[in-house]
Amino acid sequence: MIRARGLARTFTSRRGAVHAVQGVDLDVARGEVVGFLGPNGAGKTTTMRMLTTLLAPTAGEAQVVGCDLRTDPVGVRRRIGYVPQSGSSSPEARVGEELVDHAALYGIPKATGRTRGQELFSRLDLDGVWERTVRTLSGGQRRRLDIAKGLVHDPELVFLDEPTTGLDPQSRANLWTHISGLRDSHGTTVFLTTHYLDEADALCDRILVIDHGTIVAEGTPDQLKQRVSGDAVELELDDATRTGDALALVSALPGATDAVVDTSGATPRVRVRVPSGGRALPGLLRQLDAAGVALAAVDVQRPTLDDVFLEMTGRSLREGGEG
Ligand SMILES: Nc1ncnc2c1ncn2[C@@H]1O[C@H](COP(=O)(O)OP(=O)(O)OP(=O)(O)O)[C@@H](O)[C@H]1O
Repeated sequence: MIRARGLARTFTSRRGAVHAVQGVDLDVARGEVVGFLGPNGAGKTTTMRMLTTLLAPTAGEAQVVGCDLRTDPVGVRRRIGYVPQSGSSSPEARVGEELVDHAALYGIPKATGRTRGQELFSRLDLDGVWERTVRTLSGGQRRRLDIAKGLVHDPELVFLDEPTTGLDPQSRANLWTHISGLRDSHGTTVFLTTHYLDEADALCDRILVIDHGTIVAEGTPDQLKQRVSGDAVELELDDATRTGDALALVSALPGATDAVVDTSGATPRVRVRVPSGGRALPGLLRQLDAAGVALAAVDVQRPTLDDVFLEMTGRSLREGGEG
């Protein structure tokens, strides 16, 4: 659905050149939900604005839904939906009219716009707001209206720029359900930018991490987490005299690193990092049992996307963003 090669954009201002995006390659397949993650100023919006034809690239090329960005921008625009960061609905407009007028921009007749709008409203849990003014909608409802506008011409690919910024946790979770539903029930491909790691983790099949205008990491949320340092496995032992035996066994696990004994708490603990806690654990438990090392508890902790981000970019996404 998207194939970009060497996409770049440099802005020239009085203070000099800003290399906002510096040669981005990316591929998005049909039906994927792809998250574009990065701190403030990383180049997310600039990339999205290029892919949606709103900004001309200084270098590089891209095909979006089969149309070339440079030679057929109108073809691209017809086939995509774009939901910008700050919604585009005017506060005094009637909700239903806003949608029908937006559909008209795509040449959709009023009657069809109304039917399609009402279908979308029921899919997005907006029943009953058709006659209201935009101003009276909650933040979450307004965001869903923006999304309905982005979908009214039935695009195969929709771009969402920070879809949940500014929403309360419940509205965010609710919107995630709707975004996943787009793909699950309609096969819509979704490309979204976000500051929120939990959002990318919950929603995206694949994540691209951008920093200083270049893509610094790419993969499924699980793959990215595995690239960091593996899972942390912690064994809590019944008997402090057996920590040496437990340490020897965990140290011998394939790919084991950072094996340590911690006797600072009430119960002795042995910790280790392994590529996959789930895979290592069954064999380890058998070996501990065979060696007669009794356990009080076992804990496996997976790294978070924030750990990934820190490792890739040297800074926490939370510091860089608002989320
Ligand atoms: N029109 C412009 N003129 C000059 N510099 C710009 C312009 N638009 C963006 N930039 C700069 O390009 C860089 C990338 O900006 P961009 O908005 O793409 O980042 P972003 O990752 O979307 O950030 P945010 O999360 O804050 O939206 C920033 O340094 C920004 O200041």
